[in-house]
Amino acid sequence: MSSPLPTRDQVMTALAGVNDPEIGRPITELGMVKSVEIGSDGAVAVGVYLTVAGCPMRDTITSRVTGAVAPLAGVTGVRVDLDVMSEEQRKQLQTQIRGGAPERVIPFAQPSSLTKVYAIVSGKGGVGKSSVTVNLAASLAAAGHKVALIDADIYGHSVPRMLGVTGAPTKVQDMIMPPAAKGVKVISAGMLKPPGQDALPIRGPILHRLLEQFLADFYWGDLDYLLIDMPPGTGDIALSLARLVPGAELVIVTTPQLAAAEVAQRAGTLVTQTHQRVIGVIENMSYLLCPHCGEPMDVFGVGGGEQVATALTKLTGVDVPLLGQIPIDVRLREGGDSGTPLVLSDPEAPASAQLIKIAESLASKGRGLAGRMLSLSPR
Ligand SMILES: Nc1ncnc2c1ncn2[C@@H]1O[C@H](COP(=O)(O)OP(=O)(O)OP(=O)(O)O)[C@@H](O)[C@H]1O
Repeated sequence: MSSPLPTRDQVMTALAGVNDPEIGRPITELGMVKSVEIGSDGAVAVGVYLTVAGCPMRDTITSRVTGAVAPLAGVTGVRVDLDVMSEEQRKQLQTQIRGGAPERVIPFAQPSSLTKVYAIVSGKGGVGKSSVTVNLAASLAAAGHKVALIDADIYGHSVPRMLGVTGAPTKVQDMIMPPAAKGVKVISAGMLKPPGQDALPIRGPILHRLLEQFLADFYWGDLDYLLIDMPPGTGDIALSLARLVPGAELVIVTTPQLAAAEVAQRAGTLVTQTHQRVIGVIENMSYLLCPHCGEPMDVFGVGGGEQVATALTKLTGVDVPLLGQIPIDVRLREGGDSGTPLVLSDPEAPASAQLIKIAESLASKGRGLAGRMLSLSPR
């Protein structure tokens, strides 16, 4: 009496014992089993995907599959039909081999990351976004936090000069180490441009890749805070950042006279799209202390920061505070030009006092997962 036909489960169990000769893992786990057909006469046909056409291991795989299935009760013969994986299947396999990690791992985007990521944005250029960012980073580092600053303001990239960075990125085996100054690790598009070339001819998709490279390919170590100096305006790069680091929170820099409603509207529309959180508004160039009498003078109008904060609170339904108002101080510009942020050279200056207060309020949001918004990718 002949044995009953083998079941599909029995065949799959037998195939689970067949390792890919190169990868050393079962072909069933690697998505290499395309099909199993069991004929009424006990003949079994196994379809197998090879990773590449003309795979040198094709004979080994064929004989291993045959050797595993043939001894099963009821099997009268084994035929192995070879096929080749599609590009998509190969990518999936690569991801699986890397333990499920996507091709480029951005440490700050991992659910377990304890690093607070703040993107510093502004409605338009020249409001002092880079100066503010550099002083906040220096202040956080001076307070003992582990801080890095990514200068994603591709068109301005003034951060290295403002922080007095003299070093360049260095390569250690597969990792690129960012240079550091004033206790802040820094990378900037300015460090990557060819010598003698001023502006980088960069467009949206390249900008996205550059930001991804900064985030994924550099070795940042265990950071408390990562500040990102964003290009002015709330354009594509802000959407890119939201995709790459969904948990990044926004800090808006504005001046008192800016069309507050417009700034708020644009930022509000952005965060509604990206599900990000605006952590607060900073008003820069708020007033000038009269060099004679010490009275504050409203050079650029008044109330812009407060208006943006109030409008954003309404638009987003979440409290968006005005974090501080930084006066105009010539030394703040001079500090930027000489590479020593004002918060370090004169922490007592009124502008420094505001910047340090703002840095403290950013730090008070704390490191870690508590209170973290569960951001959704806008993909
Ligand atoms: N509070 C301030 N007091 C005096 N000067 C300031 C102040 N804030 C910024 N500045 C100066 O204003 C100029 C523009 O500042 P900064 O480059 O930081 O602006 P930005 O918003 O980053 O501009 P962009 O995005 O176009 O690069 C610089 O010369 C800077 O030194």
